[in-house]
Amino acid sequence: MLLGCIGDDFTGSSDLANTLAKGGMRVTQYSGVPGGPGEPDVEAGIVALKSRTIPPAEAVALSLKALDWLVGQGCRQFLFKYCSTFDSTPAGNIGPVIDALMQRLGADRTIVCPAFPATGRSIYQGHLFVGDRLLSESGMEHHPLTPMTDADLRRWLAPQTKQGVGHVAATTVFQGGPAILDAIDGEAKAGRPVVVVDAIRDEDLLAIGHAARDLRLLTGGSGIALGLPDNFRAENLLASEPSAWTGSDGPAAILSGSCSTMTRTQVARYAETAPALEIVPDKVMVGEQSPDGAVGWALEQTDGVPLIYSSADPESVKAAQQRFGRDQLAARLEEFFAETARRLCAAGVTRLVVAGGETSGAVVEGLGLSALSIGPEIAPGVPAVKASDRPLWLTLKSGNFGDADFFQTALGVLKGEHHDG
Ligand SMILES: Nc1ncnc2c1ncn2[C@@H]1O[C@H](COP(=O)(O)OP(=O)(O)O)[C@@H](O)[C@H]1O
Ligand SMILES: O=C(O)[C@@H](O)C(=O)COP(=O)(O)O
Repeated sequence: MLLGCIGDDFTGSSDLANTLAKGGMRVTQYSGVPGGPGEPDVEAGIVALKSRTIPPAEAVALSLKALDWLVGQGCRQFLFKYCSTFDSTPAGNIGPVIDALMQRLGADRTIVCPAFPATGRSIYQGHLFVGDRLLSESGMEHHPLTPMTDADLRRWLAPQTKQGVGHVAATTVFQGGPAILDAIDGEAKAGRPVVVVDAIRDEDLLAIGHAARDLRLLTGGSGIALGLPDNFRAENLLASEPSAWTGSDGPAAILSGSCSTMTRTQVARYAETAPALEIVPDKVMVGEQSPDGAVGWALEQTDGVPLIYSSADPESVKAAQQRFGRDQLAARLEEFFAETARRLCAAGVTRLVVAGGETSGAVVEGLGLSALSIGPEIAPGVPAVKASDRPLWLTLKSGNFGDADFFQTALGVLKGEHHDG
């Protein structure tokens, strides 16, 4: 294993896996820290954690455990993947995990770069944009668990880390690799070793990735991995043939616990023509809606693949959180989807589309899938994946990824249908 990655959620990890696989690396996504060694032909190993919104000390402990495992696999470079919308709170978990990983690796500098231009996330003057809006006006300010109310990454990160936060501006990034490296060096020497690097276009990310060839630790969104396969290829370290992947036709279901703007559009579009069951927090909390009932409903549907969703608008989410408590409600809904997935698979479902990072983590952990192999891209940042140990094809869709028809497209790709971007 050459590149060791730690993802703070499961959709984000598959997003990173997608970038590295497209770059020609043999990638495996592990669910949590594996108990034994990885397969010998894996070039990039991604340990997916559900650590984005757990208490910071737990996120640090889990991330260090993942790091130790990756070090044990012989990785020479490490990447901490978080969301391209920098999902975190003033307490963490991005900053505390960066501090701990740097310390364990003896790294005296790292970069922070959540840019992902293909999905509209760019960084300019230290500020994160989603399309033409500042992050804090993009809808992410309403996120149920990590409301992002400030787009200045330096200001948002500062209370999360014990180290100084630096910045390399776009004007420097445009000058290319040596200028970027010099600027990072200058920031580190000035006591600001955690360096936010601007990136607006894929070519910026490629330049940053190539410049980061000798950085022990990188942190960012999947975009920061764009240039990394080339670095390994230049040293003749990659196998010439990426591993093969095939889809499969079989009973399918869609589960959505994501309340992000794009997921809600996808849910609304899909429900226009296919069977859809809304899961309502009030009913779940009093046991009026159960996984058993939802699966019973799903199995009765003969006119299209069933969608089971709790996706709701920000006002409903807020009201439900006030009634039941944010974390308690999230935990109950995540367990609802995990149990629903277990029952669906037990009933023969072999294709599962899951929307939402936390929701996907709950589902994949609930199903006990230990590793995923990476298939074709369905939408930017969203690959088809396959469970390594059973006949189950999935996709784990990040909240704001995909277009309005994503669910339909995903079902086709999991079946093995060809899809152009
Ligand atoms: N109707 C709802 N009301 C309140 N919380 C919800 C509702 N539906 C889902 N949730 C919770 O909101 C969180 C959504 O996060 P996630 O699955 O990561 O989606 P995204 O990828 O869009 O961020 C989950 O913890 C989920 O259980
Ligand atoms: O970087 C990204 O935007 C995604 O890979 C990601 O992490 C999204 O997380 P969710 O929106 O919570 O699914």
